[in-house]
Amino acid sequence: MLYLWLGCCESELLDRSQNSQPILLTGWYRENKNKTVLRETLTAPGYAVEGSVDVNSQGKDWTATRRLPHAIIIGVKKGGTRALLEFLRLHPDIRALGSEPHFFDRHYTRGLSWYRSMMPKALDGQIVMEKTPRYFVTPETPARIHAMSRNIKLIVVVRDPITRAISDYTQIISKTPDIPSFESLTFKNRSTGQIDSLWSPLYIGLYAKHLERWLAHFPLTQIHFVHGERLISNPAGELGRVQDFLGLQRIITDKHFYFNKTKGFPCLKKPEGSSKPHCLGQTKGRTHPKIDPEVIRKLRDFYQPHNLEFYQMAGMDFGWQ
Ligand SMILES: Nc1ncnc2c1ncn2[C@@H]1O[C@H](COP(=O)(O)OS(=O)(=O)O)[C@@H](OP(=O)(O)O)[C@H]1O
Repeated sequence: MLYLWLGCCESELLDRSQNSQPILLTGWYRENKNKTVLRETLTAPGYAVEGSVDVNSQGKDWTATRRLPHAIIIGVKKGGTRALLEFLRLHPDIRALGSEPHFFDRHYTRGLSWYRSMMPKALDGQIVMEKTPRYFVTPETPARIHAMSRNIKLIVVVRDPITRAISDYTQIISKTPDIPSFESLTFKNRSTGQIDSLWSPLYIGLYAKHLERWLAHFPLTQIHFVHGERLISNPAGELGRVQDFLGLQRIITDKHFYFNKTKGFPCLKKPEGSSKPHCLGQTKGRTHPKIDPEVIRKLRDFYQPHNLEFYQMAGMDFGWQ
């Protein structure tokens, strides 16, 4: 195996958002009779640097520029969007922004040049990506993204809306411990059993309602759904489908993952050159509070028609009903 560290690019560690050991991924190289192309990826959650050099033409290929994204993970909050993004960054043809730019929902008035300036530098042929899960539920976002690029590829990680809601609530109480219980916030009026569908943790799970807005601007072929539960049980399988959707070679495979029993989630294996394997941080995979089974049953009834509508629209049965 041939290793080459291209020191010129360390200054490109721009989108650092978490402090983790960089991982030098090896093996991204091609060889043929006339030419040797070497590719190295230095990556870790929150940042990445990569580049390629054509050895026989004295490194002419260093033309990384900032470009608007070709693909966006638009949702859903607590679906597994961070795991997906971090796993995708293993691919040498993907450059992803580590933080969430919230351009189309919060910072739109800053303009596309601001948005472009947020993106990591990418070489020709590399796919630039970002993730902002709130886009999926923000009404203005589909039209704004379409105005930027009608060909953009959109990815949505969806998860059983009930587990998603509990995950969302778990995040909320971790910041504001004094809020009422999940059970009481679920109902407008507990005695009548009327569900408060506008309570944000429940509202986000009305996937069909949100998807409808996206389908007014984009064909279904431009939207890829990642099965949130399978992203945990079979990350390589889900990543395989995402790589296909993005038109990339399937480079991220089983060999990149192991199941960490303590964390209870798949993590990245110890790559060569790195001192330890990598799992997502403590805010991912929190312990959920135990919810009254009767409330869960009411939520199942509530979501069932919405889920069925979503399966029809997405052309895929996620098996949550
Ligand atoms: N590999 C791996 N490691 C850790 N966590 C994983 C992984 N794959 C999916 N998940 C699930 O991701 C959930 C968090 O989703 P998001 O990253 O989309 O959250 S956020 O919207 O960005 O806050 C998170 O939700 P909680 O379990 O409620 O914390 C996880 O269930």
